[in-house]
Amino acid sequence: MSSVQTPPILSIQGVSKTYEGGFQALHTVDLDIKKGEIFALLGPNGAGKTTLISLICGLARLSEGTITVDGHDVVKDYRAARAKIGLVPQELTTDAFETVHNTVSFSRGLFGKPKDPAVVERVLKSLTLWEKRDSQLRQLSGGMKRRVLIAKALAHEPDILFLDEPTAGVDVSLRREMWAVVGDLRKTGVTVILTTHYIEEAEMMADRIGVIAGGKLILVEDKAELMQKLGHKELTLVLQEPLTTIPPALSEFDLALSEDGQSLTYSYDTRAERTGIGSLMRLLAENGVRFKDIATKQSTLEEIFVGLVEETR
Ligand SMILES: Nc1ncnc2c1ncn2[C@@H]1O[C@H](COP(=O)(O)OP(=O)(O)OP(=O)(O)O)[C@@H](O)[C@H]1O
Repeated sequence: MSSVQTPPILSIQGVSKTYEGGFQALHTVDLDIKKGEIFALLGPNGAGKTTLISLICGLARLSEGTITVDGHDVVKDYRAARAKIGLVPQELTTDAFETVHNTVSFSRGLFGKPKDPAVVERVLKSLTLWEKRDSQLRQLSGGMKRRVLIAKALAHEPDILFLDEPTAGVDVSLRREMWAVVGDLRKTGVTVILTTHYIEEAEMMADRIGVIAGGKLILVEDKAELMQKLGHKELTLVLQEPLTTIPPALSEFDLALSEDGQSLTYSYDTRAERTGIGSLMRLLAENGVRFKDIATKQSTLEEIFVGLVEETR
């Protein structure tokens, strides 16, 4: 079978970064990003996320390796590469008295793009800012200000949008609003790369997740596969009668009895061909262990992530 491979929209090959003074913030990072995907770069403080984005956007100098954006080298062909990128910072630094519409139009001009009211209108509408186009930035709510940041970054029609910690310092409802905004961006076909400390955020938004720690990209995986591959599942049985010990006949199973003896938890691997659930049920019945309720739980990315970061220490 042959499959047609579309070239990656972003290609990072053997990239290292050593800051002046000798600190190595990135160690030989390789990563290809497909057009249209939403990729989360997940890592703790100081992992190297901002450094990597700065290199891609040409804001810091590469020590080693190459980066291309839609085939344009970010060093040799900086302007063409940069024009393909929209960067969403965390804070709005524009004039608070400027209107939404002018702010977004002006951003388009910064990239040498001709005025195009239709594009500005489309961007503002896609972010539900059209009604607010004549409002001054200072009159907007926090959520709207964040959406203006995204609109500014989209004004020159980039192929890739970088969101640097899109929900840093915002409350829960605003965080959910941002997740929805990114979900809508997916429909426009723009490739989104976001950085986050929050596993929940990566889990909610991304198609693929890269885990970065200590300047190394330690894992890149489809979200679903990551959950599947590394995820353990737990089956909890709430017993009709409490047990004092686990019956010896069940010793071959990875079982844990709760302190009060009221529930049994069985941990199993979702990848295994046989999970053992069938024989566990049979043996429970044979040994007179009856239960009144049953629940299963998959490890969250949080648990997976903590495990991974600890492994690299
Ligand atoms: N200009 C610089 N000179 C020297 N070291 C730097 C410089 N900028 C960043 N670093 C160091 O490089 C490492 C990675 O920093 P970076 O900002 O890329 O991490 P991060 O993953 O974005 O963290 P955070 O989530 O806290 O923003 C840190 O140890 C940081 O102190």
